[in-house]
Order: sequence, then structure tokens, then C-alpha cells
Amino acid sequence: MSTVTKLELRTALGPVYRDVLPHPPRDCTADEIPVVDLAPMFSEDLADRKRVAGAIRAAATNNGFFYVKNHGIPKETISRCKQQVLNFMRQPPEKKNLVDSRTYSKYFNGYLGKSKTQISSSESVDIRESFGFRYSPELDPDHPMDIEEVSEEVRAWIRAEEFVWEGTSHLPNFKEDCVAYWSSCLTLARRLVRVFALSLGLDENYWDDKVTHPGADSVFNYYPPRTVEETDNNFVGLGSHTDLQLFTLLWQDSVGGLQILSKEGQWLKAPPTEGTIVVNIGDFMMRLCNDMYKSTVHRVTNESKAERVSMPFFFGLNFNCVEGVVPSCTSESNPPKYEPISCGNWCQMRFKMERDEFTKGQQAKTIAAPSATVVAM
Ligand SMILES: O=C(O)CCC(=O)C(=O)O
Ligand SMILES: [Fe+2]
Repeated sequence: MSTVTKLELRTALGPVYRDVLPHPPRDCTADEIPVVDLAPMFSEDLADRKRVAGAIRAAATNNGFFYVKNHGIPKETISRCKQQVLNFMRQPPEKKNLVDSRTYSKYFNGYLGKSKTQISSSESVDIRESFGFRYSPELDPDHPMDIEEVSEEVRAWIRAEEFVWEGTSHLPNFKEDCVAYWSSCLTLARRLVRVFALSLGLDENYWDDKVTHPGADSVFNYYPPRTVEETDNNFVGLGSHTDLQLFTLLWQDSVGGLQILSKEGQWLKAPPTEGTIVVNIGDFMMRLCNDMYKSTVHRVTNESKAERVSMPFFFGLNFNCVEGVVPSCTSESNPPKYEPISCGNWCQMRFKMERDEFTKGQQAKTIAAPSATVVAM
């Protein structure tokens, strides 16, 4: 008998559940995760931009995941950044710990080692290392400014921290190459959010003045090959989760291992496709459009013998913006399901919850351990 299982997911406001079919993961079809050509998005002609918006709407109401090609991020920018991720991750632990997140960060910037997170409470710890940094007005490619020039209400929500660059300054061109990639993602995201607005029947400029100092968080993920023991015990690279903000731009290398949960509850493999970036909808977007676009569950396991690198960029509104369901996604027969909330609070609550639950779990393990056992912290 085939049984559907319930997958529990964390959100800032408590757990939500998704059904999962009992079948093993399978390859996706071109309809399930389509490739959207972004070339017409750069056209002067509104009709061209609307065509892209239509393709995005179709993908976002289907499985909420799609690839984009002709996205405008130069190949060299990507390969230089990827090389820096490897340069950083291949260092000895004491060098990586110069930017240890739990030691130095107030706002979830910096480095987290292998098995130091457990994004899904019903799966293993994550067999992944990561390095992250967040929006900084000084580095903004479209309108760089000193933090003092940013209005007080927005400034209170700026989450950048200098220690990530100070503790990596021994790596030649590290900051420069990372920021070049982050900048390209930010510029692309500001374009894309306009097409997303169009796709929801809003004016193209609907969110323009809400993405002046936005949620723009880069994370570089490094998945070492699993050990025999980790493989035997089905350890995940990154457990099942949804992303938090409006949408994510995800570059992955050619190793593979990303899977998404289809709307029917089937795990689908999302293979690397040369020249593309994956785009997926986040929880905040799902709220703003009253569930019309789905924030899709995904997970990663590196089943290969090689190192895997991925470089997601999480994009949202200015963190001080309190935003509710947008007018085009609600009507008398479809009232808003969600209260307005700020994108900043939305993210902060979940990041904190993940970290606190992880710490609690580690403490519980320590207390439960027999006194002769040494427990890694
Ligand atoms: O590594 C990947 O392909 C996905 C990473 C991811 O989902 C995340 O960092 O939120
Ligand atoms: Fe993700």
C-alpha cells in the first residue's frame, strides 16, 4: 500500500506540513521545471517584458521552480566567485573560524561548519559548510551610499557586518570577487522583481521603492562528499526547507543533488543546466500573493565523490517594509489569508528559531550523554 507521509517544515509562525508521495525521486520534465528565456526582459518594449512575466506566472503557479537563461550575469563573474568559495572552504578550520558565525555575528553572517545546522528537524544535521554576507549600502551596484546617508528607519535593518571581510583579507581578491557576483545578482533581482510585479497584474514599478536597500543575502554552500557512515545513515547535504524571502537566484555547479517537491508531492531532481540559474519562490512572496505562487520545498544531497558548490542569493523587500497581500491577489471571494509583516521580522524570526533549536538539540545531546562520552559542540 502506498502511503503519503507528512513533511514538517519550519516557518517563523510555527510548523506547516506538506504531503510527500512514497515514490523515489525521479528526473523532472521540461514542463515541471521549465527554462525561461530572460532576453526579452531587457527589451524596451513592454509587450516583450509581459511575455516573460507570463512564463514566470505559469512556472510560479505550477511547481514554483524554474531555470533562467540569458540572465546577464557574466560567466567569468560566476567562475571567479566559485573559485573563491573553493579557496575559502579548502582552508584549515582555524582560518575558516576567523569568520565563525556563531562567534562573531549578530546577524547570521559568516561561516558555519559541517554539521553545524539542521535546517529540517525531521532529517539529519546538514553535511554542508556555508559562508554568508548580507546587504550593505556601500556595496550597492545601483546606488552606492554611506550607511549614514540611509534613512534611519531603513538603517536600523541593515544587517551587513565587516568581520566577514576582515577575517578573509588574507585571501587575494576574495571580497572583490564575492561582491562582484553579489552585485550582479542584486541588479538582476531588481529587474526580475519588476517582471514578477507584472506577472501578478501589478504595475511594473510596484515594488521599486521598496527594494532600494533590500534583503539581498548571498550564501555560498560547500557540500563535501559524504563519508561512508553518513551515506549509510542517509545524511542530507541540506534538509527539506523553503526559502524565506521573495525569491532566490540559485547558481549550482555541475555536480547535481538538488531536488524539489512537486505540487503533487513527488521529489523531482533539478539537474544542473549549463548557462542557467535556478529561480524559486520564497515564503514572503507566497504570503504577498495569497498562496497563488508556491514557496517550493527543496533539499540537497551530494551523492557524488566530488565537492559541490552552490551560490544562492536571497532577495526580498527592504527589511523595514511592512507588506500584506497585494491588491491584485485578493477579492471579496478570496480574502487575504495573511496579516502584513515586515520582511525583516519574517527572516529574523526564522533564522533565530533555527539557531536556537539547533543549540537546544546540541545541549540535550550533551546532557543525555554518559559522562565518559566526549560530545563535540
Ligand atoms: O545547494 C543548493 O542547490 C540549494 C541551496 C539552498 O536551497 C539554500 O541554501 O537555501
Ligand atoms: Fe533553499
